[in-house]
Amino acid sequence: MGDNSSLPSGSSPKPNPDLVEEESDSVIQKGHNNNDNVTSLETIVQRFQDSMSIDDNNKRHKFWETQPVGQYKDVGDFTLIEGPIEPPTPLSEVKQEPYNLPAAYEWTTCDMDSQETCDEVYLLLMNNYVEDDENMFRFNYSKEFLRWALRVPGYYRSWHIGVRAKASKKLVAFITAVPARIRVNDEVVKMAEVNFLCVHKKLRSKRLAPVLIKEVTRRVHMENIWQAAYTAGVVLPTPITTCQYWHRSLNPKKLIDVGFSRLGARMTMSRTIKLYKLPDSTVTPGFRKMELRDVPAVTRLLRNYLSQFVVAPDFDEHDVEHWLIPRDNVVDSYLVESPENHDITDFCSFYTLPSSILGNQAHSTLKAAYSYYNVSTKTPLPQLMNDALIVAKQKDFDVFNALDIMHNESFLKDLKFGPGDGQLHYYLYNYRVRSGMKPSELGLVLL
Ligand SMILES: CCCCCCCCCCCCCC(=O)SCCNC(=O)CCNC(=O)[C@H](O)C(C)(C)COP(=O)(O)OP(=O)(O)OC[C@H]1O[C@@H](n2cnc3c(N)ncnc32)[C@H](O)[C@@H]1OP(=O)(O)O
Repeated sequence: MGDNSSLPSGSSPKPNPDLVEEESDSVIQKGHNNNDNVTSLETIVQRFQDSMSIDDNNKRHKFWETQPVGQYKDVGDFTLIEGPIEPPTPLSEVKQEPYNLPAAYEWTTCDMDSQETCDEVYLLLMNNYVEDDENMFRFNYSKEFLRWALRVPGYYRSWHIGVRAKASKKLVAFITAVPARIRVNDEVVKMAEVNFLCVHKKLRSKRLAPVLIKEVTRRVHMENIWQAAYTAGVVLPTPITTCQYWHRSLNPKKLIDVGFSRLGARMTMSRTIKLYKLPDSTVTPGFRKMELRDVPAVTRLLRNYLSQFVVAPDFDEHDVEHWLIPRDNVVDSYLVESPENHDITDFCSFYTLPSSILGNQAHSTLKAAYSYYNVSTKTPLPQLMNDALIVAKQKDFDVFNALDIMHNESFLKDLKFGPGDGQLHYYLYNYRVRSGMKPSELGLVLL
């Protein structure tokens, strides 16, 4: 696998959490009333800002500086308390009318039950959503996937927001939120998960994105919810943690042909194909597809596993049924049922997110599987994930992607994943968490 494999997660200069953590520890050890320490604190903040490249090109965040999110100036301030940044406002004071759009555009609520609307959303995203830095690949979420991601238990239709051109009625922008309970340390917080922010390519850089974000915020507030979680490939104030994508080739020839990966030094194509070859069938006794009857056992397994992470979803049986029951071409879930006592001991899952291959004559789609939630109690995690790779290969995926979150680092290298150049920054809106969180302390996967 070449070392430059990329997928459209976007990438930007990365904050260096190790640096912050290391330096901030030394500040704590040195005590409070020493001028040198004040300087060190400034240095930490300065270095953090430098690593965010906000000073390099004098980049300010005109919109994000006005929002209740961790600001760069707060990094290293240990007096700030974990929890909401702003208190909720009384519901009667929440703005009742939508925000103003430029005169030629109007708001629309996208009914994902309607085939026609779902087609419009699909096409907007297919042509305008996230690309990698070299514009070689663009996410191509399927319609079934969009329906799954948006019609979650307790969803609000009003949170699936579009913008249309008044004259042509063409859909030109989109943003969504879905409700979720997310635990941060000991607090379970009602949040909105915000995703699929998209502005048509022809309308970029006109400050439409802040209007979409303010409108989704208003509609979330109307439901008495005051916090949100989201991810982005771009650096904004301020990531709770920054993760890296790793990629495991399943179809190395195609990945090399389309420029996703490169032939390694001193490697031939046939040696590369041999390197990534997998067994034809899974190896763990009792490894099988998850079924509806498994929901209670999987919920117990998952809740217990996720309790160790700083930030993780608070899944109940309804959530597990929605998010993890297998759906063709959307989500796959497998578990290990003990052949002796029929206990469910291990679980793994991945979701299907193809990317369009831009400008390649031979191939139009890259079929990618993304690691989702995995729990091992009896089967070693590398063995479990190797079985996940085997089923992904059987299902004709070209590549299996995973972030370095949860315990994923324990299998990435052994199973021949290579680091990509895509990074994913995780954010919380109106909720402060201590700085310096590591990706391995994160138990949340956003689609
Ligand atoms: C309580 C409830 C709260 C709910 C809300 C929680 C917050 C949710 C936040 C949203 C979570 C979304 C999660 C996802 O879906 S991440 C996926 C984002 N989508 C894409 O990357 C698709 C391709 N790109 C586009 O469609 C456009 O470039 C977008 C729409 C991204 C920006 O459009 P455009 O390029 O035409 O720019 P502008 O002139 O309108 O606006 C410029 C301002 O927008 C800020 N910007 C740029 N990209 C992002 C981004 N990905 N998250 C947040 N902010 C972003 C930017 O820093 C600047 O602000 P500031 O730097 O000056 O301050």
